[in-house]
Amino acid sequence: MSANLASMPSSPPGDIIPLRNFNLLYQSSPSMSPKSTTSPLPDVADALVQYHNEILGGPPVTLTWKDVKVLVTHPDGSTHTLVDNISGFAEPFSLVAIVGAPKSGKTTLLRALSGRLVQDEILEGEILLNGRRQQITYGTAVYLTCDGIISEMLTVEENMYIAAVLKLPPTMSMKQKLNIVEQTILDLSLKECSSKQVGWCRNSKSLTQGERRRLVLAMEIVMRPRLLYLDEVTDGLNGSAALLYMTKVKLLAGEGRTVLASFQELNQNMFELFDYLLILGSGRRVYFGEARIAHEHLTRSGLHSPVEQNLVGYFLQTQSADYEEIVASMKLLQDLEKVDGLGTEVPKNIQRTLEAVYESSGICSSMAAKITGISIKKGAVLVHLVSHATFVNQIVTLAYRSFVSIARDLGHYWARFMLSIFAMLLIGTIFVNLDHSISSIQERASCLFLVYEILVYMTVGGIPYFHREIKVVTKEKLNAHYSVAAFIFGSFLSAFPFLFITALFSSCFVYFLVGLHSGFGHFFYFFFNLLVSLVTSEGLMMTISALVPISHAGMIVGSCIQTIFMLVAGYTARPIDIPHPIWTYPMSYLSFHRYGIWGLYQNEFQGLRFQHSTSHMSGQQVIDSVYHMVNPGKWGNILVLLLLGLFYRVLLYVCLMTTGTYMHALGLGCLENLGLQIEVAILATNEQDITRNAESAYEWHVLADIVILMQSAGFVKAEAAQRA
Ligand SMILES: Nc1ncnc2c1ncn2[C@@H]1O[C@H](COP(=O)(O)OP(=O)(O)OP(=O)(O)O)[C@@H](O)[C@H]1O
Repeated sequence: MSANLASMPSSPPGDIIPLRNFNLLYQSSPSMSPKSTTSPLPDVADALVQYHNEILGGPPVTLTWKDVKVLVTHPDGSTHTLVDNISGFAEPFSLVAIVGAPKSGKTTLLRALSGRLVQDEILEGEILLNGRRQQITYGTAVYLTCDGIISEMLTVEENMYIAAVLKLPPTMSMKQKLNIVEQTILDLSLKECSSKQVGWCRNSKSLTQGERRRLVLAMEIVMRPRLLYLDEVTDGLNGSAALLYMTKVKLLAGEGRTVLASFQELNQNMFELFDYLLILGSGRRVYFGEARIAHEHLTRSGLHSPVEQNLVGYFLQTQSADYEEIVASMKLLQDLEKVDGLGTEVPKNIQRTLEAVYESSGICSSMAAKITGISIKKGAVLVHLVSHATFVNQIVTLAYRSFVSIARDLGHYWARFMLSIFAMLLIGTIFVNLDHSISSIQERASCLFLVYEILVYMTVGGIPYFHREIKVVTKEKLNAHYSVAAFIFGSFLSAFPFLFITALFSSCFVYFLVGLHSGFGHFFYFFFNLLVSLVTSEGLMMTISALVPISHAGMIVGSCIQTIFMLVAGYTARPIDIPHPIWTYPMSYLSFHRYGIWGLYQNEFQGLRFQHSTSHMSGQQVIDSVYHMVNPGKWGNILVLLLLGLFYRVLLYVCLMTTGTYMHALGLGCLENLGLQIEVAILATNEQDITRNAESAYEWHVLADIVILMQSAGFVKAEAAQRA
């Protein structure tokens, strides 16, 4: 074994080799520098393979792109160029920054390089991974945006463990997974806040924006990707939080990862971290080369800033849509108060000049030679090194995550539980101790109707929670970390205990206070009917949450559906009096309230006798003649309720697999910048497989239609619709 390897502290099996050990391998031999092209010695090569597999999850990835052009086709057949003839490369151990003013094509280029273009976008040019045309496999790359969608009720540690269980292969031991989690938490400086809840309530104990973004990054890093696409991930962070984030990214790159990160404004300190810089202007390349010589190159190209600053930053300012206004205002201020600053207008064609100077420069030709040199070198073929957790493991993990979230969210199930008890006490004391007179028939029926409707109606209150869950799930589904079916099973399991106690306590309070049909069998049916109805209603509300983009709109739709279902259930109007087209067929039959209420009535009235003077009326007569509720019998009604519950969940599955994706996207944030939010949501997708473009394309088309519709209704800014 070489001296280098001997100096490596031996790691116990299953432990991660700390980063420092790897650096030792490279430090003492110049030929072994990370960027060296010479083959390592055999024993060192073994250690490298072990390092790559344990730290990076596989061999490093070199990305080259030559003359990449992205065109978009309009419905009239015309095309528009979004990104024009861009070439470059990104190597392991390096951080390539793509900078440009808003709408300069940064995101489009990153999407092109990560295989996320949509159907109407045409890609020209050559993109190679390790010198080969190949697909990005699951676990190789991550694509992050600034959305920061994450389970709010969980702590940093919990989110990390769940990410590790879901994203790391089942063959890996728990010890190895925990080691990776702990190391990642340390690497991203999340130790201090590891026991903090992510947020939502935004109390003093929740995470800062910087911590939240680092956690999102950490949750992806546990999968040990080798290629990072970071799309404006520091947007909205303050200077120091952004700098800390980027220093962590730089350290991750230092472990052998290849990083491409886009920015629309520059922090000078951050600039120091970049190895290579690609400056974009209106989709065209203004500069690609080493970051440290960019300022010098721009000076030589004739760009001069009126104030002392890095010329890259100055160039970005000059390209912003507000620049002319800034110059005009600064001129006014200079006239009035002699303020120094950006009062000088840049020549209109400065970008074209810079492009031309770059094209004829030595930097351009040396970069072109380097791109060619790298792209002809055939590196490792990307294989599926990472597999998912098993289906059962996914269900258990997701059920646990959802259960913890529910248990900590006082505004959701707990609030509903307390309100249910309160409402049942209210009903119980109003209808207290009913006798068996004829007049009690109406009171019993009203009492049962009220109990049922109040409990079922309260599930509408769960829609904001379901929206949050669906946002997270939609993002994670696109990351392909687990199956949607596992989420549906998991959410059912996690909610079940809460629905169980709600149904049980409500039943206990109301049943005995009112004096409903005595006997354990009748009480059990009453409780079971309420439980199954709550499960069914939850399924319906989750489906509505997946279909209706905005939480409040979802609650309105949910309330409307519950009201219609209530009206056609057979209490407010007798089943025989409900008009036939639409209200009876199909509405009344689709209404799960009908089966729940009918079951409760059958359970209550069958077997009772009601006295009236000298005569009496049997419970069966009440069912048949007063309420006309016949088939399918009380247990038959339960069966139908169960089938409807299943049907709503199948519907939810279909929604999440298809429409759920873009509907979720619509739900991100306020309506005002809806179009932009949609874009963020789409780009937040971390599909690892280029072949999934067709699905993205479909989503994009539907989104575009929705945004245009909403703009015509005055809901979104014209800009968003124009983009769509
Ligand atoms: N599929 C598309 N169809 C039509 N136009 C598109 C499409 N994708 C992007 N664009 C347009 O291309 C231009 C560049 O967009 P892109 O998002 O790549 O820029 P950006 O530099 O990332 O901007 P920002 O910093 O604002 O995110 C924008 O004007 C955008 O509206």
